Amino acid sequence: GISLNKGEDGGCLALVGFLFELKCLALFCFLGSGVSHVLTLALQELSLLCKRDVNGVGTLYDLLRSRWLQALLKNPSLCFLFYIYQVVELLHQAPQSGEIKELRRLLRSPHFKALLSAHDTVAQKDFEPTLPPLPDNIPENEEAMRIVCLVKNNQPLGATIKRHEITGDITVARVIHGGLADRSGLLYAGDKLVEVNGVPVEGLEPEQVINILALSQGTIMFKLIPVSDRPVSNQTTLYVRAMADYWPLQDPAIPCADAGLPFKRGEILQIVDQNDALWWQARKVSDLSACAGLIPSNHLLKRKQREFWWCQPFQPHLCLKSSMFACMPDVFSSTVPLPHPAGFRRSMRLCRRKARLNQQSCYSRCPSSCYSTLAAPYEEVVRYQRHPTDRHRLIILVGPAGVGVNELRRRLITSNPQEFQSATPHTTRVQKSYEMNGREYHYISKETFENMVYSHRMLEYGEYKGYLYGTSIDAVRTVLDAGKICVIDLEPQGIQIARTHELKPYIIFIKPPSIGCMRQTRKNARIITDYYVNMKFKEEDLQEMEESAKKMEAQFGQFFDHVIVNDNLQEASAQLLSAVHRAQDEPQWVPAVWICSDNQP
Ligand SMILES: Nc1ncnc2c1ncn2[C@@H]1O[C@H](COP(=O)(O)OP(=O)(O)OP(=O)(O)O)[C@@H](O)[C@H]1O
Repeated sequence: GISLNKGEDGGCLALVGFLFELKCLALFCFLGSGVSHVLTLALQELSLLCKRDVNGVGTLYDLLRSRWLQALLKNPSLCFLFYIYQVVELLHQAPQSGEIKELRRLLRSPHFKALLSAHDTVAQKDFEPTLPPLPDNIPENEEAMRIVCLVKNNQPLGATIKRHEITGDITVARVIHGGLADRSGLLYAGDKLVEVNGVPVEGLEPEQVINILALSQGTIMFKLIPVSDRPVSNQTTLYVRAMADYWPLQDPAIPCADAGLPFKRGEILQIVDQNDALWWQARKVSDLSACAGLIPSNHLLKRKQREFWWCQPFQPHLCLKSSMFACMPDVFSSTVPLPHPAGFRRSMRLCRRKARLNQQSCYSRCPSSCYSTLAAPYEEVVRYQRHPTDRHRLIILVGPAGVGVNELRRRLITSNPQEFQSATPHTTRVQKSYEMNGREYHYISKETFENMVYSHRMLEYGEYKGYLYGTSIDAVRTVLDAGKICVIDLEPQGIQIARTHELKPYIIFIKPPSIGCMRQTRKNARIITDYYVNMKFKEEDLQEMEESAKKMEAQFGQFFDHVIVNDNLQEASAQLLSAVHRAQDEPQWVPAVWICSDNQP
């Protein structure tokens, strides 16, 4: 704002103070219409002061309203110089108070002079480099040249170049979004380079041009012929979830490895440019201020994955353990049942574990999930926040055997059974005397169970001791329809089946801490088996858990919305609770097809 110095030493000092402040404001808006705005403000303030009859203000008011001064004020450069001149004049005449001395010191200081000089330079449009005058008779067919001067400032140029196969011309191949060249607005894909730092590029290889660029310090000067039909960018920004890892430094095909954007499966990318069929430009949503980088296009990444996949030795799917179940006695059937809520029964858990070991069953159950990333290396995602009146999102916990998935799930549910519930599994085994249909299990015939499997109503299922066990979509739906948050644990192969518009699952990976940490924390932990009750974790169990977690992350990490390291049980439980609430109440990235399409899966 503008204030008027109404000091004891009269109107002169008031005038000086006012002019100084006005000048400072004018300085900040000297390049635009801001000056006249400043003047209007000054006049308003002065008219108020005139009414209050402040000494000398009337004169200043007349001065500022005069036509000649207003004309000057419309020219920022002149206006500024005029003020300085006025201030200096007035300072000579003014009584030498402390404030006047302070003002003179300010005006004489080097940084203030530099500021004035910068202002004058800009106002006179005195830019570097000074171009030679245009020759008088330019032939009509002469191509227009542009000279572009960029200050490098230790940043990469943010553009790639290529050599035209037929003409041999060196052209700008692409300009990276947010990079130096892009921010300058002076270089475009397709511009033909004629000279770089005064060196003609005709006949040079792109690598030689890059060398010139790399060696240049400070500024780089391009002489170029601008591209005639500059592509109009009508692209909309797209957000995708990476379904594969990508390391540009290990990709010999990338046009410029330094311009590549490395990413890991599961990361959300903002795609800003898809002009090139092979190389897109993207940023990570975790760092949107960074300049974009090159990523393989959908088509190209798919091709790369296919090539990579074919050249890999065959690896069995999630091969964790050799099976020990088929001939084991059913210790569960002879033990007294524990008062666990539904979904925690030992037979069901052992059945799941058996299914995990049975590669055959995985392939037959979810052929699409195993190699689905080959089909879609990027999954389009949108930001989704559940409406408070919508059903809750399904919470799925995934983790290697023994990591504590059930312990965490049980703690969550018992912490508030009104809010959280598990889905009651189905089984074909006979109901026991102490069991209740729908509490421990839904007891159904083998025929009904198989029908549910064929009609894709099972999220996962398996066989254990001749009986079928499984978690159905209907059982999950029942919990969600009751207004509760359904929390289930699932083998990762079942994730793809659960990822639907209806269930909108939020997937949490429970990760083991380091083996050293597990040795400390798992001293009293008991592994669940069907051959020993209360068996302690052995060293091999811990190693196997770590191995299994790595494999799960490598194969299914792209689907994990959140990862919790189960180190300290209390802390992991607290993290789980807050993650579950965040999933329900805060915006999250979800597949676009869950939200946008009418044909939602
Ligand atoms: N952070 C922890 N610290 C100490 N003990 C833990 C921790 N988390 C889990 N445990 C213990 O480890 C044992 C195995 O946990 P839990 O039964 O939950 O494993 P799980 O992941 O569900 O395995 P499975 O898939 O085989 O059922 C239990 O005794 C449990 O109390």
